[in-house]
Amino acid sequence: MAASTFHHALGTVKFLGWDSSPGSQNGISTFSVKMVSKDFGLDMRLLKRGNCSSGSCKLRMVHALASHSSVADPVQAPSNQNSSDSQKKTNETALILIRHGESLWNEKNLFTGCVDVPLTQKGVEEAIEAGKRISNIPVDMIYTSALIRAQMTAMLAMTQHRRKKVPIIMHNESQQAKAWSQIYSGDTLKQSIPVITAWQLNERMYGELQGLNKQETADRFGKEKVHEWRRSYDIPPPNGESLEMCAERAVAYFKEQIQPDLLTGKNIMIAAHGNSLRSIIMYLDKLTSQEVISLELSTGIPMLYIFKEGKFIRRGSPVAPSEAGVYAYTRKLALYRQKLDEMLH
Ligand SMILES: O=C(O)[C@H](O)COP(=O)(O)O
Repeated sequence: MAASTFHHALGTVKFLGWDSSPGSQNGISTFSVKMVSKDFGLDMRLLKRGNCSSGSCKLRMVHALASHSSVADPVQAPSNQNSSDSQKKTNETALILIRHGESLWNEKNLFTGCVDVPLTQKGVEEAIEAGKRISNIPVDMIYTSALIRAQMTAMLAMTQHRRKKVPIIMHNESQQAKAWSQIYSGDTLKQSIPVITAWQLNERMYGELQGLNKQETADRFGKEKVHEWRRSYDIPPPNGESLEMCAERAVAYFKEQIQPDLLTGKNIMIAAHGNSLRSIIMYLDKLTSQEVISLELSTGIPMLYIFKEGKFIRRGSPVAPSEAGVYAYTRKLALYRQKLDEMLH
């Protein structure tokens, strides 16, 4: 069959030829096609039933392999709408923010900042519970800080996700690290979620308070002074970062690296810290430097935003995996959940 172009709900696809080993499962023949769509830009493998004649093929996507950095999720693929609908859908994505679970220094009530401390058992459980709450929400990319407590939280949360993709930390710190961590199977790649670690998402650097007990510091310097160091917008703790300084790197990173991914239709989870997330939420919710003072984030509680038409719509925290209201937030989330249900039952 010569190369030809079909119009499908997913966009225009170009037939490239039969798969090198055409299979037949229950009367379904497989062949490879190249997706030609500015919206998707993906190499795709499609299934077709029966004979194909150009223009009348009924195609069902079974999986897709992105030709760029990420992987499109087949359960997100819209199945029965026209291409303008599918473009609208691409413009609506989920953004999940999670503060890490309790760390060993949270437990001891010590200022932690950029000290790299792991989770407690309770923190591990909080991360698992957070994962249950977001287990039906699509995740295409994960961003974490460079600190182990945020990375543990992201990984533990993903053990609960119903889609069962494998989160894989990207090692782009050197050409060799990048080359040595390549994946050579398209099938394996499409069952993976890239995890990007970035120091810019680290907790604020707490300066000379790092390692000090919070209660003892309040007793020594006064409750008001310590509250000012911990919650004011522009007053830094001794030799540390103010929230404003933390925002300069965390919000800049969000705008430069994460927001473009949301714009290209990726659903994103960020696992980070009390203050790096407070600064990002200040940006998302357009809080003033006065309003951010009273913003407190608990450990291990995921927060969901919908990014639509350039705006961030705060949807709160999914209460439980069975919380029906969460999936009624948008038609796209409801469809995603329905497709997971179909796939897993
Ligand atoms: O770095 C820390 O000590 C905490 O994780 C955040 O502390 P805070 O609530 O004092 O800002």
